[in-house]
Amino acid sequence: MKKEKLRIAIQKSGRLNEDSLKILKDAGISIDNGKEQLKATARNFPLEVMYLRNGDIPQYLRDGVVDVAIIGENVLIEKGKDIIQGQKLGFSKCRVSLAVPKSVKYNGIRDLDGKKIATSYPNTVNEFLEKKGISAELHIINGSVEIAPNIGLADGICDIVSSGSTLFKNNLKEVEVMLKSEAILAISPKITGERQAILDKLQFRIKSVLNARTSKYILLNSPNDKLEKIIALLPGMRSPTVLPLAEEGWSSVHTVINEERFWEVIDELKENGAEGILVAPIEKMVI
Ligand SMILES: Nc1ncnc2c1ncn2[C@@H]1O[C@H](COP(=O)(O)OP(=O)(O)OP(=O)(O)O)[C@@H](O)[C@H]1O
Ligand SMILES: O=P(O)(O)OC[C@H]1O[C@H](OP(=O)(O)OP(=O)(O)O)[C@H](O)[C@@H]1O
Ligand SMILES: [Mg+2]
Repeated sequence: MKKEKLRIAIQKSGRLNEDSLKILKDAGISIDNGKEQLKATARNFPLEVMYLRNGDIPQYLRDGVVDVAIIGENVLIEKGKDIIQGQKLGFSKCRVSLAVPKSVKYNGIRDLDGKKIATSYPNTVNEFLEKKGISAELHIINGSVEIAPNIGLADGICDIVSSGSTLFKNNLKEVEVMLKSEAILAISPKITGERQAILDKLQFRIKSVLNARTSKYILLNSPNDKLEKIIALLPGMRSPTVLPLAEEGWSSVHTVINEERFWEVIDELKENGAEGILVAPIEKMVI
């Protein structure tokens, strides 16, 4: 009998493409990636990869033509409410916001009542404005949305904002954040049991990759009389490993810590006498 394969869609080209391939690679899946191919097969995992436009993916998932996809959460909110949301993937972080020309005084959402808004995200805007009891006229365009107010097409826009530099270059200011987004695993409501089992394995691998990405392996030397304080600053996966150094009165402390937490406690570690602090990357982390 032919072995089932999980069919995954990733963006053909654009913001999500590279990081999507990277997360699969880090999960130990190697894909023969002829650049012009629209379909590829993994060599060492039951996976078929399809390269598609991000915006088309919700429909493919709905139809069950693909089982799972890596897609921007914002696209699911716009046109994939019926699609199952899986793990968030920690990249392509952005927000979907309303912006108006810098020169316009903005007092609140009421100012947009009856105005023209250019966007590629009509459902998201409508839903947001409806909740606020506001109605606006939408101009739906597919790209270069930020230029609309400058050419007299609209009073404001709704689009993706990340660094804010596109808004800045177009003399616009962000006035309302409608939602926050990042890349996410989106799952077809029609996925079969057999493929779901493969997906479970894939999600397990991805979780290990993501845990490892946000954590660091820390080694440091601590004077024994400060050990208790230092350990309290460094909770480990279970608890830190403490080993005696050859030099009397000192110990070596090993632990795994979230990188953000490490930067928060670094000064306190030093104040408590920690020396020779090493921070090492972790490749996979199974918890
Ligand atoms: N400036 C940005 N910073 C971070 N993430 C972004 C940014 N712009 C877009 N994204 C995220 O990446 C996704 C893909 O954006 P991209 O511009 O590559 O494709 P697209 O033109 O929206 O889609 P398609 O693949 O259909 O052409 C968006 O849906 C959003 O989630
Ligand atoms: O706040 P920033 O960091 O400037 O990012 C926001 C911009 O990035 C995206 O466009 P992209 O560069 O993907 O171009 P596109 O319109 O061709 O998709 C988005 O549509 C914004 O225009
Ligand atoms: Mg874009």
